[in-house]
Amino acid sequence: MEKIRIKYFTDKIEKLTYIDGKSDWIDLRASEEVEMKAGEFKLIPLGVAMELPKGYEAHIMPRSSSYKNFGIIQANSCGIVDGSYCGDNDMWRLPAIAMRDTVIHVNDRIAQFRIVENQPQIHFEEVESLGNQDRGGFGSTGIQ
Ligand SMILES: O=c1ccn([C@H]2C[C@H](O)[C@@H](COP(=O)(O)OP(=O)(O)OP(=O)(O)O)O2)c(=O)[nH]1
Repeated sequence: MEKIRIKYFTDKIEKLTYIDGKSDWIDLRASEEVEMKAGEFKLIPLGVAMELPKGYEAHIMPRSSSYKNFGIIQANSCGIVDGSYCGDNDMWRLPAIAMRDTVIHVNDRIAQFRIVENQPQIHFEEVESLGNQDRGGFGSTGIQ
């Protein structure tokens, strides 16, 4: 079990909960009402700041129902919250593009996150040739 220290910027959203069994991703809620016109971009406040366990980052992804329910797509596809994003004003936000006119209400569950261990430190060793066989990519194995 890991601990996340969490600060709420409002009491208008339900507290975050880890639900065992169904999906261990944790839902994130809009902390303000946000009205968006089709094609508009906004950073939707999620009303929380957190201190993640040492050595972890968080990944924010859409819920599978986010587009159907709210007509928004996540502009960065996957949000990455660094462990160092842990100050009192480091509120999590969702960069969103509206595909239709929409209103996000306070407490709507618009995204989800999980924590992920940081990758190991990496040193790049430059070489002239990698000495391996080419795999081929971008559809090289065909369609069917
Ligand atoms: O969907 C997201 C993505 C990021 N963040 C916060 C946490 C993260 O630690 C910080 C910076 O994110 P990132 O490093 O991905 O953004 P950047 O565009 O490279 O900005 P910066 O210059 O602040 O690093 O913004 C969010 O609240 N939501």
